[in-house]
Amino acid sequence: MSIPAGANTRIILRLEMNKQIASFAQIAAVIGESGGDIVAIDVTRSDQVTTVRDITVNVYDKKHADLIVQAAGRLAGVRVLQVSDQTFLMHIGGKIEMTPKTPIKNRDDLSRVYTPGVAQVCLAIHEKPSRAHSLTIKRNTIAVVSDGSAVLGLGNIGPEAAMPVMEGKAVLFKQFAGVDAFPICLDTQDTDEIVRIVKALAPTFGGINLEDISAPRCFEIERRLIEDLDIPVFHDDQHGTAVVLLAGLLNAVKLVGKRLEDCKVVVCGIGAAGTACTKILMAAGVRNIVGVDRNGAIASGIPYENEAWSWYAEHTNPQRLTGSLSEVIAGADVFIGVSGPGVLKIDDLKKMAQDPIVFAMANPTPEILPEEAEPYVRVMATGRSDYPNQINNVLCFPGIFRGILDCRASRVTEEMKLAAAQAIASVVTEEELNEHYIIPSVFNHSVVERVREAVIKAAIESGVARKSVPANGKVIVSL
Ligand SMILES: NC(=O)c1ccc[n+]([C@@H]2O[C@H](COP(=O)([O-])OP(=O)(O)OC[C@H]3O[C@@H](n4cnc5c(N)ncnc54)[C@H](O)[C@@H]3O)[C@@H](O)[C@H]2O)c1
Ligand SMILES: O=C(O)C[C@H](O)C(=O)O
Ligand SMILES: [Mg+2]
Repeated sequence: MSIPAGANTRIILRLEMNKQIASFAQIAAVIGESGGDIVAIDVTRSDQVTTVRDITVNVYDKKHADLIVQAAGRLAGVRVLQVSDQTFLMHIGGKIEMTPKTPIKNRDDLSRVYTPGVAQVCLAIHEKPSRAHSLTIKRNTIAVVSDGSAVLGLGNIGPEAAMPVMEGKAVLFKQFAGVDAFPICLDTQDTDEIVRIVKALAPTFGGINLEDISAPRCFEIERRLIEDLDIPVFHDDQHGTAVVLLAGLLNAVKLVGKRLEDCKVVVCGIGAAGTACTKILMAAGVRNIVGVDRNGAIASGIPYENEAWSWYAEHTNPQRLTGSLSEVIAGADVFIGVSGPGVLKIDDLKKMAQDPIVFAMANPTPEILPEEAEPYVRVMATGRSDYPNQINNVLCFPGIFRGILDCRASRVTEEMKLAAAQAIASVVTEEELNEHYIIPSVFNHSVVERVREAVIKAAIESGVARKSVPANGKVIVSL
């Protein structure tokens, strides 16, 4: 039996032991000799002949776990019934649930929450539909919508398999920003159908967060929804990623003493994230950006079927570099990876300019692992929670939607995104800034607060805010 893949350090072995043949002492010895650390033991069933025990063991990684499972399974009188890890256990039955705000204790409550009282509220909204923003969950609820076509860097794994990521985003929205989010995974990858479905769902929600929809379909889906809906639509893999990338890069260039305008930036993976990262970098003043995808550098003069790449070729790569990543990375100050695992090699790092900045942001496995890259780079970041410098859109989406919902913004403007990036970067002070701390942790409460405030201010300045915003009990803006 093999354990499910995952970056976990704790597994639970369910072992059935024939008491006449095997003893727990033998099992403990075998696990110990294999380097496992037993941290808990539970007896789940016992009769005259057999005992079933759940043994919780700390292990280094999946390979180590497999070794321990095999060693235990080889013991005479021992059967491995099941191997689970903590990550899987956290997912049993999903990660979120719906809880009523008002308990219904008697008939009177029932008649207000439900028929007949509720009818008055329905009619009030019918009379003035904008009342839905105050009288329904629309006020604080967004939809996290995916079609499962570009789930992390795992690719097109479909809607059911995408759900754990979408549920995870919903957990983060709630925990970090108090935003209620519904994960919605659609069993279609047809652009027209996705647009039609999301439009039909929109009355329930105060905003739409598109997630893990592959390029180039994601561009058209987002554009059409923005045009047709009066609530904000935000493709997280494009704009959330771009915002956090810019925040990290602003601090990284400050640290190494370079100016964004002078940097050569290589972006690898010109899909949803790569295109948006490029656009925000251009808006921030970067002039020399070279995009690389599976067939090498994207350059003008090469015909592309993908319209987004034709645009890209015309607006980037001023020197019209062609060739592979290994070729065009020569002299680059910054590498941004939003492609897939293991794309960047140590030899590539050696060709970069002095003080290389490497943001290997593919999830869950980056373009190069920090332990390999670190000797050759000045600043290293990944999208993961288990290394320093986590450049992940989780630093953006909770705060940006908190701000959007609080000022009831009709859409998300470029100014709001740039303001969010600067707000995130500003959380790291000059004194704190160092190679391992260019970007704040998502657990730093200032992140959501600052992003929210910056987004509301920018929304008001852009003319898209539709509501006065109370801050610390005071109304800071009256519209
Ligand atoms: N850290 C973050 O916050 C963050 C946010 C969004 C996306 N990502 C990661 O970025 C990656 C791409 O996500 P996306 O939403 O843009 O997906 P996407 O499917 O829209 O785009 C991926 C692009 O990468 C290209 N690509 C794949 N393998 C490549 C390789 N070996 N060499 C060059 N190009 C390659 C594909 O051809 C495609 O154009 C994923 O790994 C995802 O997890 C990270
Ligand atoms: O889900 C994440 O961790 C970030 C991002 O949205 C991704 O698709 O990789
Ligand atoms: Mg994503």
